[in-house]
Amino acid sequence: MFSRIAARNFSSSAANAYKVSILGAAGGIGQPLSLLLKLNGKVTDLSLYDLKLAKGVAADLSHIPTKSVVHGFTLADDGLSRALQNADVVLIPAGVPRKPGMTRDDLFNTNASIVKGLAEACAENCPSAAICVISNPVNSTVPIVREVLKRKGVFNPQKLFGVTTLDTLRANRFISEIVGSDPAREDVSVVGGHSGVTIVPLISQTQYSDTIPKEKADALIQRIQHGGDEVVKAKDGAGSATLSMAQAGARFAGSVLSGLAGEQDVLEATYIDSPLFKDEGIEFFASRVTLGPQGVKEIHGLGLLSVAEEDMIATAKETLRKNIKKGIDFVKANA
Ligand SMILES: NC(=O)C1=CN([C@@H]2O[C@H](COP(=O)(O)OP(=O)(O)OC[C@H]3O[C@@H](n4cnc5c(N)ncnc54)[C@H](O)[C@@H]3O)[C@@H](O)[C@H]2O)C=CC1
Ligand SMILES: O=C([O-])CC(=O)C(=O)O
Repeated sequence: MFSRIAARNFSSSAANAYKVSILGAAGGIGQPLSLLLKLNGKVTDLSLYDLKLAKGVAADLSHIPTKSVVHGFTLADDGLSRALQNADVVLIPAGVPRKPGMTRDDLFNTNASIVKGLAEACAENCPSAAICVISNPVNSTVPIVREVLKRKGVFNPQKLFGVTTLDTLRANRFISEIVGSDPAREDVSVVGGHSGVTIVPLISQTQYSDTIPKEKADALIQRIQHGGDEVVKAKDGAGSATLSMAQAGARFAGSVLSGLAGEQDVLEATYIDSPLFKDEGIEFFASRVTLGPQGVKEIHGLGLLSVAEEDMIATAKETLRKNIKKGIDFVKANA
């Protein structure tokens, strides 16, 4: 009884009282992500939206005795608008996942219009929310969201994020397997984007740069870049990473909420509208940022790179340039 009354009395955006909306909440990522956010003590309103099953997922999670109230919405009764109104943070894992043999870019044709439609709804219903895009291809879907928000006059570069946290988690796990460390204590910086060669782990900046032999370091980089393929292959046609992605998304959303709540030194790598390579025409880039009450507080540079890493960044930029243009062109063509 106490917790229900207390939860009702929280007003959104007061410290540790936030509304989080998940679009695509009944999917492979959406369900465990919703569970993990139900366990986050900063969330007081958890709104779940999907074309199907969102009400069932919400009913299920609503029995967990944490302070958030959970609501489920589908298309009926203006569900998308209601799911988004007054949201502080929106997570978007809506869209189709890969099957073996596909690249993330192969998802563009289906997911671009899904993400565009959801971005329009965000612009209309929660223009100040932090929007965290999980749907692939992230390198292109984040530019799509930016273009939609710009056209609606509500784009805030501090509050649009491509979620690349799974690359960081993989890097931390995989490096720990080589050096025999506690993976929870590793903190590899992974920059660039979220697909193949655009994923650039900066191994030279770890304490192991001199101890991991070159052959092993090369294999480690390859494994981080293609971690998603490992899961797609193992799931054999039934989808891509969902559980590790849910953990990654919950960690990222948790960090965004910590920033909003004014906690200090909240650092995450994320794919954002970034000044780092804008003069070369690369408008989005993933790097570490400090998160704060307004979203992105500080964008950190890449730091000292090895010659091999400089080359990897150059390669990543060429692919990113095309991926970003594809997203922007899609919105222009479908305005
Ligand atoms: N950023 C990252 O690191 C990662 C991204 N992904 C991407 O996340 C996306 C989702 O993956 P899964 O959850 O495995 O797929 P899934 O197919 O299991 O779930 C997707 C959900 O989105 C819903 N959906 C589709 N269109 C929608 C719309 N217009 N509005 C609301 N909901 C809608 C579906 O009903 C379904 O429940 C894929 O694009 C996948 O590639 C996956 C893993 C990692
Ligand atoms: O590989 C995929 O298609 C899903 C994804 O983005 C990942 O697991 O990193």
